[in-house]
Amino acid sequence: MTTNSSPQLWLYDTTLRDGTQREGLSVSIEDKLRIARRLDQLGIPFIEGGWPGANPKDVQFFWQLQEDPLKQAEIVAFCSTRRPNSTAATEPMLQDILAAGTRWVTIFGKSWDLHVTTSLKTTLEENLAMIRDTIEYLRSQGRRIIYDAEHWFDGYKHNPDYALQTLEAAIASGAEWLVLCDTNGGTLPHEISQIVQDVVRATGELGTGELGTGDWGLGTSKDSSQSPIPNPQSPIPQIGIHTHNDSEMAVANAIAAVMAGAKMVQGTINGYGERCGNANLCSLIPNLQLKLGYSCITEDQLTQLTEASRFVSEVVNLAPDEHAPFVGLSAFAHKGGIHVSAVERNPLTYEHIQPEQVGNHRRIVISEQSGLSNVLAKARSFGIDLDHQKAEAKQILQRLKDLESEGFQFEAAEASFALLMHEALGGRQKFFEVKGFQVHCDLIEGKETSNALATVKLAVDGKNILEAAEGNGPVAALDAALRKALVNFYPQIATFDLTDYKVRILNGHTGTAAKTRVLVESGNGRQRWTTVGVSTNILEASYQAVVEGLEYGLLLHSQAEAAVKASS
Ligand SMILES: CC(=O)SCCNC(=O)CCNC(=O)[C@H](O)C(C)(C)COP(=O)(O)OP(=O)(O)OC[C@H]1O[C@@H](n2cnc3c(N)ncnc32)[C@H](O)[C@@H]1OP(=O)(O)O
Ligand SMILES: CC(=O)C(=O)O
Repeated sequence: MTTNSSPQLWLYDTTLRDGTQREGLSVSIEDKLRIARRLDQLGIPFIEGGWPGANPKDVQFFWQLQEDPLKQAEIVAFCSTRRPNSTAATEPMLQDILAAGTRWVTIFGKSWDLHVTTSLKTTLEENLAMIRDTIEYLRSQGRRIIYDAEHWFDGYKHNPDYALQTLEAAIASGAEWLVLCDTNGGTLPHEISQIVQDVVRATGELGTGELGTGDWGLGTSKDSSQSPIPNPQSPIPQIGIHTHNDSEMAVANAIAAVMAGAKMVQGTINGYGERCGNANLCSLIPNLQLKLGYSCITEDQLTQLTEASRFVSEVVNLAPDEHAPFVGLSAFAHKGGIHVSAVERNPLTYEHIQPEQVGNHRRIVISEQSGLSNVLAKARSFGIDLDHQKAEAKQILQRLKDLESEGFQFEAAEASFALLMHEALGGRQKFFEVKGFQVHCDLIEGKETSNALATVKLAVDGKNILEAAEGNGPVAALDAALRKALVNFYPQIATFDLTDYKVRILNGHTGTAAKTRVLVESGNGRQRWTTVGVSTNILEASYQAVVEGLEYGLLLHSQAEAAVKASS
């Protein structure tokens, strides 16, 4: 828990710049604006919006934010130092930076002599001049500067004197933050810790001039008098950290840097970024705030973290990592019976924080690894009162284990497990009775799509129904025939749809005699549920799952009607 006296850390999000350097991630201007506003809501004080001048999208993004600014965050424009042997005032990219109209600009420059001579193909002296000239020019135009020391750690390891000279150039020309970058992501935490301590000590000795005194009257965010950013009167810039995840150390390295004195942490939502990604803010923020007692965002904003993570993954169209620490669907999912039994008694036994602190929630998973505690917890979540003394509880557990050993999997098919439970307790509603089905498929040479015809036999309230329907495949035809047969009795079926269908071959070595598991996801516009079927016949497995999907939808509808009746 943070208090007024908790040390302040400044978060800097680069999802919209370094995050978009991830392979497979591409966003429109509208996507960038939606993400920026979500990060603003989350309370991130610095949001790097992109590199105006690098592409037209980023130019327009900053213009749009000038029209409709963010509420609290400083939007930051990113750019390199000027090119070798030019002047900052004539560098077109720096004019684009000025046109972006941000109060803060991040300039990245070279710290590693190898990069100066190999990538820039210039002299070490000219690189120092590029850093100085660029920062001085932007300062003269009223901008506040964050200096990203690219390849800082590699540069410092190879040539510490030169690396420190680059920082000295940034300090002398007026940078307010020096951000040490582990650009290649190859540094380990003990090295980060040592080097950051060296820099904190060295910059204390290097510090000169009067920095950060300006209210520049610029900016695309709120009134600068309300700015959350410190206006350091100190001549010594603050240190920041920017880490990459190539050694899977990005979060650990950022934390090591903070513990060694860094006051700004750069990262991205969900760790998106070039190659293996950047430090994941969704892990960093809770670690820094809940474990180390730093103040980053408010407790209330912290509870929005899970939602923000999922929002960003949705906008960038990448499937969320269900096993991501803190914000993943499985971050607080308990499967092993021993775990569930203990968590039910006290969540501290298997949870390092309360899921609600980051807006996540505890889940109990049902599987062959379950004990009675899983079954009882699941029953409770279905609104079923089940006592562990009841013989039925043990029977349900046994049935679950038997079915899982036959190939069923209930952790992803909770609707089928709910039906199994109702069955065992003698309360499974019989909406209809299935009597059989037939499917006929045509695969005609030269025809692009196959045609399938399904016939189903059902009974509802003792009345036999025979119905047929076509579909572009056998499962679609079966689903259509079942709905057609039932819709006159249960008109709500018209609102159900089959939203996903997954097949898994369970014992592939037996070839075409292999068992098949089918998972069917269904929905009614408000809820979604998943059912499972297993058979050596793929159509039979599909039929079981589709039938249970319809049955569970009808159960939900009847429960909702009963709840309305009970409340009126
Ligand atoms: C560590 C990081 O993540 S830094 C950010 C990296 N992000 C990106 O590169 C994404 C956006 N980049 C782009 O759109 C393009 O690369 C641009 C517009 C910046 C430049 O495009 P081009 O002018 O066609 O150059 P190109 O991409 O081929 O090469 C990069 C140039 O920048 C130079 N450069 C690299 N770092 C710096 C620096 N810190 N300061 C000045 N120049 C630099 C390189 O030496 C090279 O110059 P050259 O063309 O004279 O050889
Ligand atoms: C600046 C930056 O993104 C890096 O050095 O990794």
